[in-house]
Amino acid sequence: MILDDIIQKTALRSPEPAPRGMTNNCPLSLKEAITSVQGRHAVIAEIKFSSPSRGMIRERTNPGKIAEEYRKGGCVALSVLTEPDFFGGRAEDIAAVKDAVSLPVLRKDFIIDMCQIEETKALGADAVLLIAGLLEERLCDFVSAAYAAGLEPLVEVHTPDEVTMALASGAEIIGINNRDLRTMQVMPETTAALAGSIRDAGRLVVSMSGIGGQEDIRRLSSHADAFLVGTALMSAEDPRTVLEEFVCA
Ligand SMILES: O=P(O)(O)OC[C@@H](O)[C@@H](O)c1c[nH]c2ccccc12
Repeated sequence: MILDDIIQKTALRSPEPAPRGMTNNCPLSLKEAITSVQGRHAVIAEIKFSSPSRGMIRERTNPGKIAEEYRKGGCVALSVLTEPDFFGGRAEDIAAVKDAVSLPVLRKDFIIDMCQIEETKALGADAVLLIAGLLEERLCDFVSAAYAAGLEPLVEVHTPDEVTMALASGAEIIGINNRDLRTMQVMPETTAALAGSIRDAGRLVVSMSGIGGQEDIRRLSSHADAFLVGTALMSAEDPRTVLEEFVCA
């Protein structure tokens, strides 16, 4: 199974050294960036050059340049894949993006070891993805460690049990992954099915994966506070224009 391969490779990787002289230029937290949006949709735009389900999505270019296009397209934050083997990412892409724009940056990777929390902070990210289905009973400790390190955790869920774990962890932002990471199958109805209990608990819902067009945003907008979009933007000839369409859907 591909997820097992990813985890195995991740476990073997040594921690990335922090780039020198990082300063955090971001005035808003991820939570503030999502909640302060008015009259448009909050979109977290993702930089991802390839994926296990799609293969190569876009030829590698300067992530800072893409970030700048995304900012002009009106996203509230960026998500940066740093996993190298399956998603074509690099740890230093975070610094390149932070240098280019003053928006919150989420590090998207497979966090399975506590040392990756400090590493994420040192790389300059503002927020970190924690996947409930991977961390299971360790999720609470990772959420606490992220907050203690000055990072906002975005906890990814795909099932009702994972929602229960995410709520118990105290995470304020919960991402509903429409894609089952074990089968790679996308089911957009996952967001509608899981969002209610998360919102009832006063947490923010981010709908992620498989969002391909304005219709998806409109259909899910009553269930989600924000949308995380990768492939539809990275595969577009002009990512900024497509992002503008999503933001204004
Ligand atoms: O490219 P998409 O279908 O718009 O999906 C983006 C994002 O949700 C996806 O990249 C993702 C969601 N959870 C992850 C965990 C690890 C790596 C990647 C992901």
